[in-house]
Amino acid sequence: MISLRNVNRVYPLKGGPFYALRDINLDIQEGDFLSIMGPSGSGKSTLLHILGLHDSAWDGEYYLLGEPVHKLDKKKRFDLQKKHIGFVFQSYHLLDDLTVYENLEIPLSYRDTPKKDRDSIVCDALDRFHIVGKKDLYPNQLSGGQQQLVGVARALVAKPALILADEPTGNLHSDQGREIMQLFKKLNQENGVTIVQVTHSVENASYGSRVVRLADGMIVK
Ligand SMILES: Nc1ncnc2c1ncn2[C@@H]1O[C@H](COP(=O)(O)OP(=O)(O)OP(=O)(O)O)[C@@H](O)[C@H]1O
Repeated sequence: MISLRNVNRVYPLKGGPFYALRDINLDIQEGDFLSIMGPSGSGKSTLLHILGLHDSAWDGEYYLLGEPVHKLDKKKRFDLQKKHIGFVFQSYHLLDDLTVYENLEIPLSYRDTPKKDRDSIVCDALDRFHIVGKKDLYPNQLSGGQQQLVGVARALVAKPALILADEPTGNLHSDQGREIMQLFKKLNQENGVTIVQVTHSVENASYGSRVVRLADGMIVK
C-alpha cells in the first residue's frame, strides 16, 4: 500500500542543513498495523506528515496505493488524501465554527456521499462514540478528551483505507484510550484497515502488528 524510497526531509537552517529524516526506506502492506516509535525529536511526526500528504517538501519516492506521490501535483495529492486517509492528529483540530454533527459530516462530503445517506452514517458514529448528546455543541464546548473522541469519530466516519494517528490516546482517560485502541484493532482485523500510529506507549504499540523505530531521523533495526 505504501512504499517509501530514499526519502529525506531536510530543513535548511542557519548552521547548515538539518536532516529531520534521512534515507527512509519503508514498505507498509495493506492490513498492517504499524507503530512508529523512537525518542522525542527522532522524526516520527515528520514521517507521519509525509505519509499523510500534509508535507511536500521532501525528496525521494513515495508510492501510495500504486500512485507515485512524488510525481503528483497538489490537487491530485489532495484528492488522494481526502479519498483514502483518515487522520487522528492531536494538532489536527476540529473546525471551531461547525458543530460536532457538522464536523463528522465533512469527510463524507469530500467523498461525495449522497446527502440522504450522510445522516444515518453520522448518527451511527455519534452512537458508537457515545456522543449523541453532544451533536449540536461546538468543539470549544467540549472537554479535551471529548474533542479527541470527536476527532477519532471524524477520522473513521468515511471508512478510510488508511488511518494515520499521532498519539491517538494522548488526551484520553485510560478507559477511553483502551476503547480507541480496541476499536483500531477491530477495524484492522475485521475490516482490513491499514493503521500507522506514532506512539511513545508500549501498551498502545502492543495493539499493532509491528514496530518501526526511528533515531536521529533514521530507521534503526
Ligand atoms: N520547521 C522546522 N524547522 C526546523 N526543524 C524542524 C522543523 N520541524 C521539525 N524540525 C525538527 O525535526 C526533528 C524531528 O521532529 P519531529 O516532530 O518529527 O519529532 P518527533 O519524533 O515526532 O518528536 P516528539 O516525540 O517529541 O513529538 C526535530 O529535531 C525537530 O526540531
